[in-house]
Amino acid sequence: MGKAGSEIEQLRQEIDEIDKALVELLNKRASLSLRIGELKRNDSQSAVYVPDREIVVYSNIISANRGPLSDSALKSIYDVIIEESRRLQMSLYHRKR
Ligand SMILES: O=C(O)C(=O)C[C@]1(C(=O)O)C=C[C@@H](O)C=C1
Repeated sequence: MGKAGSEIEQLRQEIDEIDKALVELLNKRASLSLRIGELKRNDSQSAVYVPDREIVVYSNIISANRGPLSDSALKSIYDVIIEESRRLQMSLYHRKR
């Protein structure tokens, strides 16, 4: 393997490590969302979808963004993360108490 090839291999290993950490963090986030979902389920005043809070979440991620991902790229990623977060909370409502 040439010089570029071995550097690519090394960078791929770093990507594999980061992917593992991301999966762990995404599942941690999902677990916290599920806990919020349980608290909401026990409170008839609380809705799964809280648009004002989602605006704060998006604003936090844009403030934290130092690139090279664009704000709109991060927003697309978070659209999926939050959609799945809501889906997990909804799944609690389809479960027996
Ligand atoms: O903060 C909440 O109330 C949540 O349920 C968490 C969360 C999120 O994943 O960040 C999910 C759904 C809501 O619409 C807002 C935010």
